[in-house]
Amino acid sequence: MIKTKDNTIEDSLNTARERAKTNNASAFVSITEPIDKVNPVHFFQAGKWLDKSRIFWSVPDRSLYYVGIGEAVSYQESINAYQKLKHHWKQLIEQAMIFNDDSAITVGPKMFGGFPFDTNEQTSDLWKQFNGSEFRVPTYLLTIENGEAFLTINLFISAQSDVREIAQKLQRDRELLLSPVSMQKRTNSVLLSHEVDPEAWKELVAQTRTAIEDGYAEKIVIARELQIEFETSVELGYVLNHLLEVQNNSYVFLWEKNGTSFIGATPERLVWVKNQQLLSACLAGTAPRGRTTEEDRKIGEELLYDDKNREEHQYVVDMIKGALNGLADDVEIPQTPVLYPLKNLQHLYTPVEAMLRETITILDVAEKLHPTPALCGQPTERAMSFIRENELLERGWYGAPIGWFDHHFNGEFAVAIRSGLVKDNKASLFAGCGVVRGSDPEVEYEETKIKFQPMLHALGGSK
Ligand SMILES: C=C(O[C@H]1C=CC=C(C(=O)O)[C@@H]1O)C(=O)O
Ligand SMILES: [Mg+2]
Repeated sequence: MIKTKDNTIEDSLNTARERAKTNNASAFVSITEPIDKVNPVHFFQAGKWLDKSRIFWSVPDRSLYYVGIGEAVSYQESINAYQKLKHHWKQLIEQAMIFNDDSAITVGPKMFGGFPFDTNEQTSDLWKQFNGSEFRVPTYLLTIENGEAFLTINLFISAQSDVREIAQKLQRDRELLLSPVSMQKRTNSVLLSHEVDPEAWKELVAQTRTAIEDGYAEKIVIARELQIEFETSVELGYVLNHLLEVQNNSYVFLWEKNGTSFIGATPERLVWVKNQQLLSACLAGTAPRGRTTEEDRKIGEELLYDDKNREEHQYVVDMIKGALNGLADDVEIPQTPVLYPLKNLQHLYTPVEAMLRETITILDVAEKLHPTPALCGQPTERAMSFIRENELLERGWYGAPIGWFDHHFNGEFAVAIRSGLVKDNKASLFAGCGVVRGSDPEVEYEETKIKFQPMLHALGGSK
């Protein structure tokens, strides 16, 4: 990996072309410059005019935004994706030429992508754009971190590249992406909203509970789908703005590919890594928010001491603790959960901290942690095959790791829940819940109903 400082994009590209000539191979180039602060959703909207696939990422406290346009590198894999991806990225990074302004020293090329919930799932039409694991290094990446903005341009340069022409094209795209965008403040108007067979779903929950009570497993998460049709194509910028504004304490993400977008506002962190310091979270167990402060406090208090929800939660804590064994030291997990409040509901939450061992990367951890019993069950294998055989929907990327990592394998993955797949004027939303001994299908049904709310509101559905 070479890090240099050069004056202009063209200078940097020329340096890269010389390298490509010497090595007789294309050079992977990443150039970062500080820029004036821009609105991330405007940048996302402007990206539409470049006719490229886009990604959007923001963290729960909104101290970080990434907006990516285009694909300088795209990587797809169906089996053993975590390890192959790690290997592939190491090779690419070893050869990379990273041009950073001093103030942008931590910025550089990043891979953004996701894994499927179940690599063995047979997907049909619905998930065809997100089939298997898919990662990309955006051609243009906007970073806004603690109020400072940077633009990173990633591309390959070969010995034959016309550097002047490429530099001019990059400059034109750059101007377009950074110019002000006027955004209509309009809602998407819902024509039709269809819950996929709620009665069959409740029966499945009852059947799952019976299987659990018969000793097949301790916990199994069962999800369902809500289909929506709109009057016109969904305005994605509007959806992002709504989620960013309303869904505090949640990651906001959007992955676009060939006109299909996977969007969500998830509260659930799978793993965050910086300089081998690791954060993870156990999030399971749910109750609604109260209408008054007093009611809210009472519901929260009941949730904290509710046996059924505590049981759902504890399986996640135990699994994550076990999975980190051998990967990390100094694992710290509090004995009891606290409340994690969201706009429409509240969860039981236990934070996890640890130090990763030297050779372990964020991808090794994501592979080991996914799927936690917050999305699958306990024991994992049994729950997974039960879901594969019985669930009435295709999960695709729902409930799976989604996020990014950089050239030092620092990065973050969230669990893609409170999410939906949007294409033109249609959307499919997904929500699940943890079934344990004594689960009541009606109560679980109501729980999934509130879990649809964040995306339903953002898409312009019920208030
Ligand atoms: C499976 C989902 O939520 C999980 C995360 C938090 C709480 C959960 C619960 O209480 O059942 C679920 O395990 C979903 O939102 O689709
Ligand atoms: Mg639950």
